[in-house]
Amino acid sequence: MSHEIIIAPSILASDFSRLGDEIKAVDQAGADWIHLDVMDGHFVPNLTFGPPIIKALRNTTDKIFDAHLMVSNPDVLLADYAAAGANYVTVHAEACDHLDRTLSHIRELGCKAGVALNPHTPAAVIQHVMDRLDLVLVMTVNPGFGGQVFIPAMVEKIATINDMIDGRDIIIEVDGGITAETAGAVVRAGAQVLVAGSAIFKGDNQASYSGNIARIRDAVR
Ligand SMILES: O=C(CO)[C@@H](O)[C@H](O)COP(=O)(O)O
Ligand SMILES: [Fe+2]
Repeated sequence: MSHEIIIAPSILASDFSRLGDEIKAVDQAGADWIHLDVMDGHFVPNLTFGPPIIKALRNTTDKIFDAHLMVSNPDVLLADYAAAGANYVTVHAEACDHLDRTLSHIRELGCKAGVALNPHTPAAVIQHVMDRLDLVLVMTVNPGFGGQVFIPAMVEKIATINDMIDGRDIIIEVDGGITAETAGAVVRAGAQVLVAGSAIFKGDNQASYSGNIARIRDAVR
């Protein structure tokens, strides 16, 4: 299993009037994946976009599309996310009554299956689905908004999940408040995919997405 660090800019922090150009810009700036925050105004108190926009953006880059579904009933549109070109489809454990069924369905659609955990959700809820998982997304802020402050207590949870993985081919993603300052601790605990919105699109050097991505990469090298 490769432990190369994957940087996934969250386009939630980008200029929504120029989404396609923003994706091309971070692609050229060294992004590994593109993180797509889908919010339904119910599971989280914010609204973003869904399959039609993801489909429209699919032709702007060949990079992995990492769809983070912050929605109450993800099952109804799973096929649409797959058809839109999402490579990873991650659902929230808190939103799924039948998590194992939902994850199996995502894989049947040809996508990689992910589970996201809110900060207050214990790692143990994924114990029974470890055999049908490709990715665990540890939320390091409460979902719904970009630009929040990293919750340090999540580092221990990442380490717990890393132990639970126990050699399986499952990667740990972290999302929320990830910067060059917080990246080291999460990577040491076992995180491999670093989602960053504000630190890349609204970082110290807004003119240089490549500089902002490089700062995070250098911090964990
Ligand atoms: O899922 C979410 C928020 O709910 C994230 O993907 C944010 O977009 C991360 O933004 P920053 O904390 O990096 O600004
Ligand atoms: Fe996200």
